[in-house]
Amino acid sequence: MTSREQWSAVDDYLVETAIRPDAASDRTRAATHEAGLPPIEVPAGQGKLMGLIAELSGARSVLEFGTLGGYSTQWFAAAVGPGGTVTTLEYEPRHAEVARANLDAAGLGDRVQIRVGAALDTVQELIDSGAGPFDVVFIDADKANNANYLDAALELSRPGTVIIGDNVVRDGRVLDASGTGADADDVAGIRAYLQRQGDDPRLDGTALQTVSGKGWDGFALAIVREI
Ligand SMILES: C[S@@+](CC[C@H](N)C(=O)[O-])C[C@H]1O[C@@H](n2cnc3c(N)ncnc32)[C@H](O)[C@@H]1O
Repeated sequence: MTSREQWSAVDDYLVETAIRPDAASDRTRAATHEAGLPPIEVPAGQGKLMGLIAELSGARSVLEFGTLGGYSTQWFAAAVGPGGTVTTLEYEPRHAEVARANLDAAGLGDRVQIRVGAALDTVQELIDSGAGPFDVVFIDADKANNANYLDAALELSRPGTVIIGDNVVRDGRVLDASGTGADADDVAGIRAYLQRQGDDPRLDGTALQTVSGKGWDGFALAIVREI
């Protein structure tokens, strides 16, 4: 078996034994694929982990950049509980439509606000309207803008806010500072994000490599220490 096949098989085993995603989140993943959206949602283990992080931190409000079909959104919506809220930012109207249907079908739609448009604009609208502070922020949209999204997230944070950034390893391409690869803008955005997380004294975080059926990747996680 190649590494990716092994990672995928181990992922399946972990899902069946220890992770046990609820049937509603499996339905959302399947419905997202059936609707023809790209299969780029977080793996089940990471979705569950982020839900647990939200629950452990007592989160009642989550801000998400990048909705797709609402798979990660749904983990957060379940974690914040009744009365909690998830605000999720999505550029593609079709993705927002699929996510809305999935979240409504899961019985969680009333907790979720989907704001359609370029996230740089919609997050600025949130800032201007005095929204926040959010308890958890998940950054998973266009990676080229990741450092800008981190800046915006900080404007919508309080001490104790948890900020998670996805896809920070990209099969190791995060090491490529040349700016010449096929996804050079995304890699540059990720590198700027990681540098900002490490440099900003308001943030205290980590970054972890992961393997899964989706390959070799990773995520960054930070807590806001001060604002
Ligand atoms: C990796 S997917 C999100 C996956 C989702 N968080 C999950 O795990 O289920 C990235 C999403 O960001 C959206 N996106 C891309 N550029 C964007 C932008 N400038 N503003 C808002 N959303 C954007 C894409 O349309 C896509 O739906």
